Formats: sequence, structure tokens, C-alpha cells
Amino acid sequence: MSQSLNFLTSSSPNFTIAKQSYSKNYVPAFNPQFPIEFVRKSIVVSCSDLYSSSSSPVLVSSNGGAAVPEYKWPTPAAAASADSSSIEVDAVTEAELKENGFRSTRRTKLVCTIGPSTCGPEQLEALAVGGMNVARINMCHGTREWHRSVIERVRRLNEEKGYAVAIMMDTEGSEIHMGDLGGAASAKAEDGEIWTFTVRALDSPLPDRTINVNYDGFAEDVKVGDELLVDGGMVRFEVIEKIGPDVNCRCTDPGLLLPRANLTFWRDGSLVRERSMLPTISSKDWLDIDFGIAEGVDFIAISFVKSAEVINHLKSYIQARSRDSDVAVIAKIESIESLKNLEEIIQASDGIMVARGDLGAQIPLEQVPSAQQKIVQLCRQLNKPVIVASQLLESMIEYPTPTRAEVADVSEAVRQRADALMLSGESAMGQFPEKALAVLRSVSLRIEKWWREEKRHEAMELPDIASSFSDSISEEICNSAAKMANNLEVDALFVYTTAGHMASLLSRCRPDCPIFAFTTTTSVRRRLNLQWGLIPFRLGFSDDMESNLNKTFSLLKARGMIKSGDLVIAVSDMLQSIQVMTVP
Ligand SMILES: Nc1ncnc2c1ncn2[C@@H]1O[C@H](COP(=O)(O)OP(=O)(O)O)[C@@H](O)[C@H]1O
Ligand SMILES: C=C(OP(=O)(O)O)C(=O)O
Ligand SMILES: [K+]
Ligand SMILES: [Mg+2]
Repeated sequence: MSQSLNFLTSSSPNFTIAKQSYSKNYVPAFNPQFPIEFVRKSIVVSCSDLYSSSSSPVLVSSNGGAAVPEYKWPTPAAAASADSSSIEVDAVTEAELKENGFRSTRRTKLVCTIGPSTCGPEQLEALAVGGMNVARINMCHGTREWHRSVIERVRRLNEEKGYAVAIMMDTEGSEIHMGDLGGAASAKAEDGEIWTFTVRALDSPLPDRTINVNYDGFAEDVKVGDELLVDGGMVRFEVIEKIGPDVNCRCTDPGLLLPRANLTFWRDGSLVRERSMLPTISSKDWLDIDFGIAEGVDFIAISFVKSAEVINHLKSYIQARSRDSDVAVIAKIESIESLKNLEEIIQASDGIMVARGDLGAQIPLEQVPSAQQKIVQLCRQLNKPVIVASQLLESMIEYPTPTRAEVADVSEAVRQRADALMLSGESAMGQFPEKALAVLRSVSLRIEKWWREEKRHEAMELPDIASSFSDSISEEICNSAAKMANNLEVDALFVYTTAGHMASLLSRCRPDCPIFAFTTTTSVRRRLNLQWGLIPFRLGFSDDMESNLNKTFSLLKARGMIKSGDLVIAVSDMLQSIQVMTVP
């Protein structure tokens, strides 16, 4: 037998990697003369030479005799900016690791919609301090100049304070919505009142009880007797007459009309979907997408996705427009069509948002929870990050404490192990954005800890998703590493990843310990910040794992984020290797 293991020997306070032949110098893991500490410290399995001659590989990280997949070195600009002697992490993560240890870090990521309540530099910083991982801007509202200033402020925060807050731009989509109420913050519709919904371009001030509608076909498409729902039913009207471009409606369920609120109309108990003829990405959306690419946003979320085709189309557009930057595409599941084509949409996208606001206006409300569960589960199986969005803490727009029901809803999304939770109005225009974020944070921490301690997480069947042999190796390594991490109760998983793929494969396993993801570029670091359990660091590293680990240990130890004796499993996507070790 000429199998060989890449073995770590503890020849010094540090360690060196020595290749030893399996047959000659193999040290059995359970040799009683061999202290378990050493075994823990020293299992390295790397792949290159094991596979070709092996009939019974032990712990294999193999490339099947093929060349190790080409390691794509960072572009010179990125490499130059990744100072080799430093590690980039924000002060909040650092303090969390120092004070509470690895285990208690939050695994569920938090997305905040930025609006008038949170667009100031101090407010944005308060959200970053409070745990915001992704800032979302909604192109439904505000001007491009406004959005640009928010992007600049977030970027400055990242540069000056070491945060990795990613930016998600959410497109408006071809939805039908009301105008902006001539500048009013809201308007009250009372029972029995007659309101006019019109497609005429009216200058403000609007006549009393008149609402603009953005969709030119509106007056043609609705019929007398249809039910008109504002924001999925927050206010309801019945269509009583049509006069040219004006549609007169009687209010049947009173409530508050908010600027640009979404409109749907229903006939004989079913949603009318004339607008399914509308394009998913409108001409305004394309301009916004150009804006997002030019501004270098990290994610573009597409509203009212119907099929995978539009996602593929957008992804090739992005690739053609921005050769070196990498904008990820998030598909929002908020229509009946998107539920029908769920799997192909998830496959095509880089991530998914369960957009419960509009979804709840398109399917019966009582079907939303099961749809959410199904989407979250499928996303994890297909290894795509998933965000649960809308109304998680809706009452906190006005009140400083959530309802019990809202806390239960947040808990359920955390229990389902969604990658991220999102605030909408709570952070965009609510009175208590920081408190709402604090509720998401504390509920996430509590539920994660509770389920970990009780070992209540059901094992999820994770199908093989690799499309090449090399991907299969990465997948097997990550599945094994996560399992080992749980069984050995290690303190952390370390992953050295260039494009982030190995990090996401580890995250997919939802291990008990946190995952420190080291990557060379700031853009990958920001993108990883959406994924469950990943603590992304920027670090310059090479394909020499020994020196990577030495460097990481000393940098993290110097800053008090790890300590001697901590047990770590490290994997890397350059070598496709896996190592178990105690921090020297
Ligand atoms: N950029 C913005 N400017 C002004 N108001 C905003 C902005 N972004 C969000 N909002 C407010 O926050 C509310 C909730 O945000 P969101 O859920 O993203 O939008 P929507 O309600 O249109 O789906 C919006 O209805 C709007 O009132
Ligand atoms: C997140 C959603 O989309 P938007 O806020 O853009 O309507 C939703 O509908 O839940
Ligand atoms: K939107
Ligand atoms: Mg929506």
C-alpha cells in the first residue's frame, strides 16, 4: 500500500506539515501510547496523492487523480489591498467573540431595509452595531440620489470601521401600486366612502379621495364587482363604476392607505392576473439594475419572479456588464407563478427571499406559513441562502415592544434555520428601528441556543448537489467536517475560501459551532455575510495551509478572539483538505 496521509506532527509548540507514508509511518488514531490531544491536533487529510492508488481511502479529500482544481488567485488589486499582516473583522464581532466565546455567536443573519428612519450616518452605524448584516434599499421608494447616498454611507462605515455590511438593491417590479398620495404620509379610508383610483397623470394636490395607479391597463382590466385589495387586504374596496380612466370604488374594509401601497384585484374569490402579461423586469427596473451594477451593490433582489428564465437572463446581463465584480441575484418568491416554478427558480438564483407581504396577497394567508417552510427547506437542500421577509415585527413600526405572536413568528423562522430575517417598515420608517433589530437579535440567539442545547434539530436530508467530481469532493469534505465538528464538539470550523463555495457548503450543514470564513476579497466577505453561521473575515492567504493556520491563530489570538486549547477543524478550498487541531 502506498497510501499517504498528509500528517501534522507536533514537533514544536507550533506544528509542521510532514508527508508520511501510510504504510510506513502510519500512527493509528487509537494507539493508546498516542495521546488523544495529538490525534486531535494532527489529523490532516489532503487529497492529492491519496486517491490515485488507494483501494480503501480513510478520510479522503481527493481530487480523483485529476489536477487539483485551479486555484484562482485574487486579482492583483484585491491581493494588494488584503494586507498580509492583518485580519479584517468588525469591532462588534470581535467584542462578541472575546466576551461570549464562539458558541454564543448569532447564526441567523439580519437584513434591514433602510428608509427615512435609518438613512443618517449615525443611524446606519447604530444598525451595524446592532448586528445588521445586510442593508436593503427598495427602489420602489426614494430617488436614485437618495439611494446613492445610503450606499456611500454604508461603504464608508465598512471602510472606516471594518464592517462587512452588504448592500441589497430590491427592484420595484411591474407590480400595480398606488401613487405617493401627493406627499401625504398616509390617508384614512373609512367604511362606505367612495374613492377614485385613476390612471390619469394628475398633478398634486390630488382631488380629495383620489388615488393614482401606476399601471396604465388598470381601468381596462378591472370589472365592476371586483374586489380591490390594498397591501394584500389591509384596506378593501369594491369596484362600483368605471368612467374612462377613473375607477370608482366603495370602501368595504376601512384602514390606512400608505404611499405607493401595492394593489391587487380579485374576481369571484380568485386573484386576477392580467398583469402576468407584464414583464418581470420593467424598463425602470433595468435602469435601476444599471445603477446597482455601477454602484457595486452586492445583491440585486428581483420582485415578482415568475420563472428561472428571467433570472438566467439577468445573470448573463450582469456578467456581460461587470466582468470582475460579482453581483448576486436574489429571486423574490411572492407570486403564484413563482411557487409553481419554485425549484427551477431556486436553482437559477444565488439566493431567495420569501416575500410574504405580496405572497400573502396572492395566495390565501393561511397558506403562507407552509409555503415559507417549503421554500426554506428547499433552499437549504439546494444550498441557496434564504431570507424570510415582511411583517416579522410589524407592530414595532409604532410600538417599542413586539407582540407575542410576532416573537413566535421570528422564532419559527429561526427554528426553520433560514439564513436571514428581514425588517421592512420596522427599520425603514418605523419609530423603533434599533429596538426591532435588537428583538431579532435576541430572539435568534435564544432560539438557536435552546435548540442546540436540546439537540432538537431534525437531521435534514441533504441531497448531493455537486455538478462535477471536484465539487463532490468539496461537498463530502464539508459534510464530514460539519459532522466531525458536532461529534467532537469543536469550538469552531475554519474555512479558507476564495469564492466562498466551501463556506456555503459548510453553512448548509448548519453545524453546532460557528464557521470562521477567511477570504481574500472584501466583496466575497460581504456576500458571505448573508449566510447562516458564517463569520466572514478578510485575510490574505496562500495555498500553504500550515502558514495560513499559523498566521490565523496568531492574529486571532493577539486580538483575543481565540485562545490556546480551542479545538478547531479547518478546511480549505485550494487544497480540498480537512484538519483537526487544537490552537497552540
Ligand atoms: N427609500 C425610502 N424612502 C421613503 N420611504 C421608504 C423607503 N423605503 C421604504 N420606505 C417606507 O417603508 C415602508 C416599508 O418598506 P418596504 O416593505 O420595503 O416597502 P413596501 O411597503 O413598498 O413593500 C414603505 O411602505 C415605505 O413607506
Ligand atoms: C419583501 C417584499 O417585497 P416589497 O417590500 O418590495 O413589496 C414583500 O412583498 O414581502
Ligand atoms: K420592491
Ligand atoms: Mg413585494
